[in-house]
Amino acid sequence: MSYSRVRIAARLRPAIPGEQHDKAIRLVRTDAGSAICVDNPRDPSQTFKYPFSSCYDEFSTQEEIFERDVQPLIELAFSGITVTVFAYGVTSSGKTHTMQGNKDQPGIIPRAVEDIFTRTASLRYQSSIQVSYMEIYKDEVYDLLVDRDTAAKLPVRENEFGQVFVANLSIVPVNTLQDFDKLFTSANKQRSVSSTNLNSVSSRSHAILTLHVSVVDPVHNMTLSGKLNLVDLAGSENNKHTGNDAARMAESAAINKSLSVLGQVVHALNSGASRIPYRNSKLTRILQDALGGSSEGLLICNLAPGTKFRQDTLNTLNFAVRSKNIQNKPVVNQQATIPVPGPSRSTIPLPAPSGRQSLLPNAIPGPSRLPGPRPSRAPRPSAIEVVDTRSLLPPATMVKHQPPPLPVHLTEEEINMRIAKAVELEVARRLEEERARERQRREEEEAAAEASRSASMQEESRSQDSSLQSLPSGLLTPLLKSSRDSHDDELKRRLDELEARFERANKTAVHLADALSPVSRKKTGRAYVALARSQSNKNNLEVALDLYRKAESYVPDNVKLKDRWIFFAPGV
Ligand SMILES: Nc1ncnc2c1ncn2[C@@H]1O[C@H](COP(=O)(O)OP(=O)(O)OP(=O)(O)O)[C@@H](O)[C@H]1O
Repeated sequence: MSYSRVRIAARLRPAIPGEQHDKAIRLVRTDAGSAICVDNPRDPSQTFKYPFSSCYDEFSTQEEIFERDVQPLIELAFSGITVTVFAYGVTSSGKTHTMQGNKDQPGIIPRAVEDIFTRTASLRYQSSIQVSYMEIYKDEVYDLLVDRDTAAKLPVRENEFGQVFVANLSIVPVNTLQDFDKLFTSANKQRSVSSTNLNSVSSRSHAILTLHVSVVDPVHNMTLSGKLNLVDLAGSENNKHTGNDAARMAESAAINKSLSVLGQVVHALNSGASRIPYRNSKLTRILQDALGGSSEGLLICNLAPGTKFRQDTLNTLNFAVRSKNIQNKPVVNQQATIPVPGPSRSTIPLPAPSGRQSLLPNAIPGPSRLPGPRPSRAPRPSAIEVVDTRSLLPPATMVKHQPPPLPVHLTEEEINMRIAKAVELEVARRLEEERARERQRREEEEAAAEASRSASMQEESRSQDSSLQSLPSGLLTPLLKSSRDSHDDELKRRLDELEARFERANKTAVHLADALSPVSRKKTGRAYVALARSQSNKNNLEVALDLYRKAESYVPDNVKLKDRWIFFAPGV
């Protein structure tokens, strides 16, 4: 299975009426690629440069962004992969404009839905499209497809396979673009928005629209279930600028807290932390799958222009740079299309065969096309599963809550065999995960033991060094004090022993003279001089010369000594 990093796109919006227009934040294109450049607020002579593979300036169109960065991901959703597109940025930076747009400039959401319908129309397999739409407002989840007056706070749960889902969230089938438009327009009226100094229709919640795409392959008796999560995050807020009242401040605190947890999750993933704080906010819990999980990700960083937004822009870009390192392991959500009654059976996820192709005629292969290095932790399977169905739509339009009837007929025995196989594979997968965790634990223990061994070896070596360095002053000084003929032998033995011990301890090409302190060097040099002198007095000139040479290696700057051994040297 291949790994994939979260891809980043940056989009700078144009200045809106009343805003100062300056070039503190700008897009620069070079042959090497494009980058967002921001002047350093502390030193205007410096510019921070953020290169991304996709950078859009104020003149970019909705169409460009969709075609370049989003459309290729829709193809993956048809291959049974969960795809998540986030719009991230400070309040009023253009997230909602990018995701939803307006009638004249439709954003990613309407374009994606249209694209999905176009694809399904040309598909030779049976397919279905379903929609769910939720908002996270002050860390509570609400269904945007039910009447807000009666909408309950929805719990976030985890099933036995570790998949996170929002319980009781509606999932509504849509058969035409018009169906979707009606549903989406009505749902957006329920979204929490307010006016702030920075945005007259500021989103006060994170909105997650999920398009579920199911394609039935009758030949292989398989259903590929892909998902496209389109996430319009609430904007981080600098309350110096927003002019928020008490109610807005409370919303702002919740928004900033959940975005800060998002930052912590990204940081933990990138630093290889053993615990990722997904549970610290509903936002990260629900998007767990898109952050270091089994989803493909695109983060669009929306940027507002001008000096006023410079610090916010730097924060957004720094977050984007950190997010670039997140690795996901996209997984094909593929199920045997068997008419098994009961939800627990129908949700058993089957591992994907490698190289599984999309069911679209011209689709690129699924996960095998998503290369990348291995992540530091095992990813989890799909998230944001949806159970129970309720809707704003009249009951007549809600007939297709479950995947469409299947054109495949299986015997009871075949069904049981398939279930057994699915369970077997799931158990094998879990065992393998367990083994991988165990391997990692052992490797960590070994690394820790190795580190402690090497620390104690270093400590030992340090103490040997210090004992060697202190040796001359402890052992040689008394000998030097009375170093005359009677002690020659002992002094020589001590010096030889000292050098031999040093050589034994240091197999590298380090000389004792280099390892000693200046004082110890001088003393050792003096000891050799004393010996040399005594040998010279005995007329053992060869030996004296050798000892003077040795002495010189300890005190190379001693001119007198140099003169002396030159005097002894042959041919002088
Ligand atoms: N690319 C763009 N072209 C033209 N107008 C834009 C663009 N991006 C944003 N705008 C305008 O800027 C204003 C703020 O945009 P938007 O509401 O999308 O910001 P936001 O990031 O969603 O803000 P919040 O977090 O407060 O909800 C809107 O009036 C929007 O129409």
